[in-house]
Amino acid sequence: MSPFEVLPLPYDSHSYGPLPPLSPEYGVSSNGFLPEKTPLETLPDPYYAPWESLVQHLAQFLQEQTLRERVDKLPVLCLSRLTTEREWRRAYLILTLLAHGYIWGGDMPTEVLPPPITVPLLKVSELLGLPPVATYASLNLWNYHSAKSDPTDLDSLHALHTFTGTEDESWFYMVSVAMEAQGAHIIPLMVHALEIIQHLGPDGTRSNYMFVVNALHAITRCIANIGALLNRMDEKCDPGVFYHSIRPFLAGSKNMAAAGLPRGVFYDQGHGKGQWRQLRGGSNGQSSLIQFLDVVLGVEHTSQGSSDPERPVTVTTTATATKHGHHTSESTNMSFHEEVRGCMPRQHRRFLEHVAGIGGGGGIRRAIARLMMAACKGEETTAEPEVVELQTAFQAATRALTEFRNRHLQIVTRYIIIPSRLQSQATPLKGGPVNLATASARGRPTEMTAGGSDGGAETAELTGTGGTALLPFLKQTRDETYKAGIIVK
Ligand code: HEM
Repeated sequence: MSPFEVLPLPYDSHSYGPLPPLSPEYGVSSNGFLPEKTPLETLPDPYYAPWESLVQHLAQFLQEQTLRERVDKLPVLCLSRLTTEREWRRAYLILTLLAHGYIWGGDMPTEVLPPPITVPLLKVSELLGLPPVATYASLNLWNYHSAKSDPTDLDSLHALHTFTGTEDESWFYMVSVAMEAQGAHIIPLMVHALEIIQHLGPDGTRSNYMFVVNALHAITRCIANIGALLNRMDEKCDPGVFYHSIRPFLAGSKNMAAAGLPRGVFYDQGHGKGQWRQLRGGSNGQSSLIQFLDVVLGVEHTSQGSSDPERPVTVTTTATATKHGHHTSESTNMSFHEEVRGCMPRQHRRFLEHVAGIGGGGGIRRAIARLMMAACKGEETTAEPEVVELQTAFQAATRALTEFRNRHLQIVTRYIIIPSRLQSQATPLKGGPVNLATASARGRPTEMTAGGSDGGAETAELTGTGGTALLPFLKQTRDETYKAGIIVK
């Protein structure tokens, strides 16, 4: 795929007629997982001016290293003057950005978040069903301006807020926004195709079979279009700027001991109340669109995203009353993909659960396997050519998604692995600032190397902003996608 190839529209909507609408309870708009209306650019009530004035100058205050003292002087504002969900989203965007700026905006991270952030952040996160940390929802879905009111047009998009004030950072977020918008039309089509295939059997009409085959062709082209957008990442986002300046701010508090947060972050709510928390940071891995593609096709992922399969995943720390008290933690065997659903807006999470349950689960893959089995037993000889067409179209879709993940792996190598190696060669092991970039370059050697079979050299274990051991995890995810395309009778 050439980097700037313009691909035809994924499908001709006129040839399908109107599709059944999705229930509004799932919050899927005509822009997919992006909101129907572009995100609010300021909170209308002047009561929230203290927040607005900080977030509008976030990059400047971070550069001057004055953000922490400014946040410490903020009043603890309440949420009662926010009247719509759109306003809650803006509040969540502001508070999560201020939280990450506060934690990572110095030579050393700070492990205590103060009440002016934690008190309203915990409340608004609960209202939206999101964790109190920067997520794909705050950084991407609710953080864009579209000059042409068309979020598929990457060149006309701009991030409302960034940590660095760079074009690189805005572009990094906007590539995902354009991808989400590009995927929007495939969502109702594929849900309908998944419903139709459940009822296909010997009596299935050719038109129903062809509906599903054509939907699979459409999702294949849609994935190619999304891949073409991913290919544009390095047009305006420089790998060095990403690695050294942007990525450190996206880090969460989970698996961040080496980056200076051995206990995670204490959310100080004042009056002796508070809690240590270890939460995944903002990551494109939290995209509901990419999970939708997996779920509807029936691609399953099992990796916990940890280099050590024996090590349980820490979801979040549970109650502790003081800043210095020990924390307890909950463990779970959830996969990375299951776990990050907790970082998606509640409605989108429910939507994915709904799609995953259609026909008893297993997506289009399981339905095709059932049809193939029946055809094999001679029960559905008349439908056999259609089943072969289905299988071929399905394989093309999983191959496109595998190709997308291959391309993503190359990007991760360029934007994280290579800069990390360069930094570890160039900088002394001690001294200097402590953050995700410096910690990644100073990590401990492991046989699950970040260089692995790609680079050959033993390097440090590298951790994603979401807290994953990168390459083994991403390779497993890609391989699971490829294997899903192979359905054996
Ligand atoms: C400079 C560009 C990018 C970098 C450096 C990057 C890095 C990473 C990293 C480190 C992970 C591991 C999980 C984690 O630690 O959170 C990851 C996972 C993931 N990323 Fe990216 N990413 C980039 C762009 C994108 C874009 C634009 C998308 C599209 C939404 C995307 C989608 C995903 C997905 C879906 C996963 C989960 C694994 C999977 O399902 O394949 N990434 N990425």
